[in-house]
Amino acid sequence: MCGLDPIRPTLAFLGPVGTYSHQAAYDCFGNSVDYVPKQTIQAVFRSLSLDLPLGIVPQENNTHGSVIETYDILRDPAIGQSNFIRGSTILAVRHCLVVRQGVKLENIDHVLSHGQALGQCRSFLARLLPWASLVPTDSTASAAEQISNGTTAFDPYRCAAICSSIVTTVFEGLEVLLDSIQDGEANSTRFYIVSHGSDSTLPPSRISPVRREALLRTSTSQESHGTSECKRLNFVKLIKALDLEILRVDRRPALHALTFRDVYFLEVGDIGGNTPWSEKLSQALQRVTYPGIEVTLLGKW
Ligand SMILES: O=C(O)C(=O)C[C@]1(C(=O)O)C=C[C@@H](O)C=C1
Repeated sequence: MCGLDPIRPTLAFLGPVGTYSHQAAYDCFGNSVDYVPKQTIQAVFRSLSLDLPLGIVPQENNTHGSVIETYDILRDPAIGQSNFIRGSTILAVRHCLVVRQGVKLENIDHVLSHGQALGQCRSFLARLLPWASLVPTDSTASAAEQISNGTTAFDPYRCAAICSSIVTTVFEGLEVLLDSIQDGEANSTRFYIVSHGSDSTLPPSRISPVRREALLRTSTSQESHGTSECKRLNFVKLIKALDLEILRVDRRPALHALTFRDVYFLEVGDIGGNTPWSEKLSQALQRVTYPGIEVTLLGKW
């Protein structure tokens, strides 16, 4: 891609410039990577390759919960085969109501933003803009960009975006009408750092891992569908056999046709000792090789 340094690794993020994903990545890697914006979270994952080895995706917000789009993509078999989770980082998220210069609160009848940001400002919107229609966009900064360049389907002088104040330095003609509009005092979003390949060296980062962690995906295997091996996941047995600290569990519908057979994501942590983390994880995975059940390591850090 033109303008990119051939030596510095590239990192894909949910664009355009000025999203929280961009800020979270910059806080970690600063100028040690080149940043490549992508239109969706799915495009971030899909673009990972030898030429674009790194990415960042939002995973969870402390007030609005899991980022469903990310978890739905983590069901894809490519994750854990060619693309892996390599770390996590947390960003304090302070939302602003951004408008075209001169627009007042009473002029606004459409509020544009990413679904997560709209959800994180639900009480604010109900209190101050109860008449406004909420319009989901691909990202917070893309909402601001559309208002700035007039590409929204609505009159840009009757719109507001929920996004970071940084966008007013990126897109023309915008100003912050109200600052710190998120419902939760300590609104924070956690992101996963993702990479192409499981062992590629990551650039130096300003984040240091708090403990050794990993992400596992487990479900009834698709191949066992219709056979005597087709088991329902015995979750308690699996967790006991793993013998690792369970830090969080997320559940999404399986991609295959078995009704109400879900995919579980387990974030696990080390419970101590001197055994190398990779070894400990492969021993844990060997203990959970049950017929008809798939357990895949999606990444470790
Ligand atoms: O739209 C952005 O700015 C993003 O980086 C995405 C995202 C998310 O999906 O959670 C990231 C942080 C905030 O929670 C709101 C939106």
